[in-house]
Formats: sequence, structure tokens, C-alpha cells
Amino acid sequence: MITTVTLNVAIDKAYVVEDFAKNTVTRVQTCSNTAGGKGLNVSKVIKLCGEAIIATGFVGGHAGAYIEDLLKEYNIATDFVHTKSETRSCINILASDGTSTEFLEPGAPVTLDEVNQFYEKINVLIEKSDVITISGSIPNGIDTTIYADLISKIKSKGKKVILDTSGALLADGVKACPTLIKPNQEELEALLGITITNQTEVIEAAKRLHDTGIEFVVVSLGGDGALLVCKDGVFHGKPPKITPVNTVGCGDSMVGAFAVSLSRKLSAENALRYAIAVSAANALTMATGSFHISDMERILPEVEINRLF
Ligand SMILES: Nc1ncnc2c1ncn2[C@@H]1O[C@H](COP(=O)(O)OP(=O)(O)OP(=O)(O)O)[C@@H](O)[C@H]1O
Ligand SMILES: O=P(O)(O)OC[C@@]1(O)O[C@H](CO)[C@@H](O)[C@@H]1O
Repeated sequence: MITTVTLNVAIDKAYVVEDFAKNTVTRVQTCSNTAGGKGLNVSKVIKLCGEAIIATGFVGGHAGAYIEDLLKEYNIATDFVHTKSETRSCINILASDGTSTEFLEPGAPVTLDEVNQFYEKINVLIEKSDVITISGSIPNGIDTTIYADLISKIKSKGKKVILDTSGALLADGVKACPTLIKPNQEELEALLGITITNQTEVIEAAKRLHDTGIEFVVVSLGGDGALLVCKDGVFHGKPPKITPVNTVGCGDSMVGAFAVSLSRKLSAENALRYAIAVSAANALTMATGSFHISDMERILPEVEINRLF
């Protein structure tokens, strides 16, 4: 079983508009709501891939209850801590010129008692799981070392753990050597305090992290696919050219697919191919963290995997 950890869940609202500007009124053409926050996108993708999954983290208030209802539509099992504070919303404005503009609300603070309740739950879930994913930002009031702490707990039980976050949470988290990380180029640059201008530099940076003991370092590169550095070598995976509908959640889809691959013990090359196909298929749907199996199956044989070293 796979457990997903989402400490900062959100109602993801995708607004489709013709155009918009500051200091004007904009009428939204269509609005779709999905259960979001990075780890819930990961959860939906794992479920669609056909693996057993349980989602944990914090939900609160009416918005939290709505998220739990949305997850029921996916038949996703949950074991959340219910907080006194209300769950946030995140807005993605999709304009007709193809731009995507995101507004991410901060998560309302959680109490020390709620954090302790979460630790009680995760200790039980670690025992039941073979892979645990940890994704996204955290609500106010929690220390940025929480992910490193969780990773150490998970690894001490011999389980695999994927970390997908950014900023101080990523910087603190990598010190505990998760099994797999999936920064995009911007996150990688911020983590190492460098500027990357070409593929060689991406590989050098990923190798530096692999050398610290992180088994799989995946750097996602949007439409250019992803690079994977692991003990079997350095691989580049490239999706076929597609016309994206909404790329939000592509990174989460990739994380979900890698969690499934770790659980199924796929080879590095097959795991990368699968992750590229699932994440590219996500770009073809409006909903975040969702894909059609038919899109994934059509893309899978068209993914190019090249071993670079
Ligand atoms: N335009 C695209 N065409 C095909 N595949 C794409 C496209 N954009 C993203 N993908 C797929 O999704 C993967 C992850 O995308 P990306 O690098 O944008 O992640 P990210 O920055 O973490 O995304 P997000 O934070 O929006 O979830 C890519 O490695 C690729 O396989
Ligand atoms: O605040 P976080 O957790 O870092 O990011 C939240 C978020 O932008 O990430 C997902 C896309 O990756 C969206 O579903 C969600 O709104």
C-alpha cells in the first residue's frame, strides 16, 4: 500500500477566462473544483494507476468536508486529522492565450495537539505501507524540519519515501536522504544556490544530490521530459509533442507514477517511461492530478528513453 502525506490540502479552483487584468472585473466562463494540494493530486493519480492508497494530512471546516467528499468520488481511502481551522483554496486562472496564473492561499495554522494527532496516525500508516509520499507546502505553525523528521522515521522502518517540495522544506528534507526527490529545474537551482543553463549542468547538480545518498534524483523539465540519476545510470525521458490543456499537477502526476513504480519494483528505465507517460497524460485534462488511461497508454510507447551515462 502507498500512503500520501498532504499537510496543506486545498480546494483547487480552475477558472477559465478569456483574459484578465489587474483593477478590472472578470467574469469566469467555467470553474472546476478538485481536491488539491500536491499530495492529493498524487493520491488521485496513484488510485487511477490501480494501486491501493490512503491519504493523510490535515483537513478542516466546510472546505475540508468538501475535499473529503471530492475524494470519495475517486474511492480514495483517507485518514485525516480534522483541524479547527478551515482548509484553504488555490486558484489557477487559465486564459485563452494559453497562460496559467496561480494564486496559492497559505494554510491556516494547525495546533500542537493536531500535529501530535498526525504523528499518531502516520506511525500506524508507516507500518502498513511500502511507499510513502510527502508533498507540498505546510500550514503555518509547523517547523520546516517536519519532513526530515518523517523521512527518518519512515527509513528507520525500511520503507521507501518520496519527497516533493520546495524552499526550506526541501533543503531540510534532503538532509534525511529520501529514496526519491523530484525537483523541477527552478527548485533544483534554489536548493543548490546555482544557476543552470544547460543539460550538463542539470546532470551535474542531480549527481551532487545522488552522491549524498538519495537513491533516485529526478529533475522534471516540463515539455522536455525529465532526467533521472540513479545507481543504474543517467537517463533522459522525453514525451511526444502534445497540446497541453492544463499542466498544473504534472509534477504531482509524475510523483504518483514513481510511487507506483517503486511499489511495483519496476526498473529505472521503465519507471521513468511510465512517469513521463502518466504526467504528459495529466497535461491533457483540465482537472489537476487526473488522466485518462487511454491517453497514458497511447503516449507510453512514444516516450523516448535515452541512457546518457
Ligand atoms: N507540455 C508538456 N508536454 C508533455 N509533457 C509534459 C508537459 N508539461 C509537463 N509534462 C510532463 O510532466 C512532468 C512534470 O512537469 P513539470 O516539470 O512541469 O513539473 P512541475 O514543475 O513540478 O509541475 P507542477 O508544479 O505544475 O505540478 C514532465 O517531466 C513531463 O513528463
Ligand atoms: O502550496 P503547495 O502545496 O506547494 O502547492 C499547492 C498547489 O499549487 O500544488 C498543486 C500543483 O502542483 C495544486 O494542486 C495546488 O494548488
